[in-house]
Amino acid sequence: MDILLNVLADKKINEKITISGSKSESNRLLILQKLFPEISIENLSDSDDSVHMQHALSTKNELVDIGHAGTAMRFLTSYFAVNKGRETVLTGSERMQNRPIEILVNALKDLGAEISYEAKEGYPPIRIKGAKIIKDKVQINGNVSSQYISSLLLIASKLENGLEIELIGKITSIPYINMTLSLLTQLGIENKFEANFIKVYPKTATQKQAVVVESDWSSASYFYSIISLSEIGSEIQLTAYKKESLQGDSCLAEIYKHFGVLTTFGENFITLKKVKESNKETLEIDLKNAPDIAQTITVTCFAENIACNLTGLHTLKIKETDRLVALNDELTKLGASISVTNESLHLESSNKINKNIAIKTYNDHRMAMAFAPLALRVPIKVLNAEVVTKSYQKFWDDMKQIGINITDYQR
Ligand SMILES: O=C(O)C1=C[C@@H](OP(=O)(O)O)[C@@H](O)[C@H](O)C1
Ligand SMILES: C=C(OP(=O)(O)O)C(=O)O
Repeated sequence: MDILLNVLADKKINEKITISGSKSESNRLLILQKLFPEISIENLSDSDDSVHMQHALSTKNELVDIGHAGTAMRFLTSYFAVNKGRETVLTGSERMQNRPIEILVNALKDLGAEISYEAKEGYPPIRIKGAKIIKDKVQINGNVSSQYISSLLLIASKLENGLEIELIGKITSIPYINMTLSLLTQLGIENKFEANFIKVYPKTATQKQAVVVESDWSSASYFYSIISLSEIGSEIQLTAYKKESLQGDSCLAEIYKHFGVLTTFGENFITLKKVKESNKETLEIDLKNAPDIAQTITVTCFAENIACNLTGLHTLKIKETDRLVALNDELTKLGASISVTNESLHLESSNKINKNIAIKTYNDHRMAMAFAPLALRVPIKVLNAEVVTKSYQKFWDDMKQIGINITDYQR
């Protein structure tokens, strides 16, 4: 599905949108629910990634295909590794077969797991023979993906003696590790994270309880971008959010002050309001703690004619696509002066945006969603717009509600 987006008449936005549960919290809780059936989950994400996770956890088939879902791939690797007596071949989309898994597989093998590669060494598909793990100490590299660490933490309390993890090197995406630990704490699973050591204590059962998933902050980022590009006085209410979030992407509230967006926290919702013009100074941010909002912020800067220097982007190369290259290529088509390295992005300010450019999305939901707000400036085409369902089922309906006109486009 290719689409053309434009805005027919500028008007002040004043809308209320409900966003589905965080896919990160949901995919952790789905694994935890399998290990602790006493818990129930509310406001579960309806994302494709969470649907993949649910299917994977309920099927009895040997072959389990999780599509593009990084968290499902990584979290299920540990889950199946300790599922004694079960043999599983875990695979995913073509892109997933090029997203590295070796660091996690090596850590699990060090603990005694039986895992082998079905095709390319270091990448899915992997064959996992579920085994009983008795070791309780492991080292793992922390600078490639925090998902490997969360994966071990999720199963840790079910190991006989719990698990102590020593993180080697710089640690990336730390809020996601803290999210995992906070959810464990919520379930009564004791843990501590000190310096580069994490310890999770064993737990056989927890109390019957409902865990409520906060809505997805990465999904909220697109509304921050839209409000930034809107008339002063425009506002959007998003449900269901809270001030004390487990999601690192809630740093959006602070970052988007640069674009004149004020966030107010209500009872279970946030309101984003454009209160003043954007600050035209260069935006300098290290995003190692919030990599998923890099695309949104870059496009907001481009649309607002603001230069930016984004650093801490070393994980972007191994996400749904190489997001640094994708941003570079698509923004260049729109007329931007942009340069990227393997871990950073520099965008010059420029006051020209080319019209009617067809944005390629590279099977990456965030490419489609990050570029959509540009429609508030110029007509823009988005190719393979259906990719958004990886994390956000009703994204295009919500864009229509905001006032973006969407029509089919024939290539
Ligand atoms: O644990 C998680 O839920 C996630 C961790 C991050 O990945 P990395 O740790 O690989 O950066 C993030 O980009 C991803 O969307 C979700
Ligand atoms: C990187 C992402 O997801 P995953 O790694 O779980 O595929 C994302 O949603 O931006």
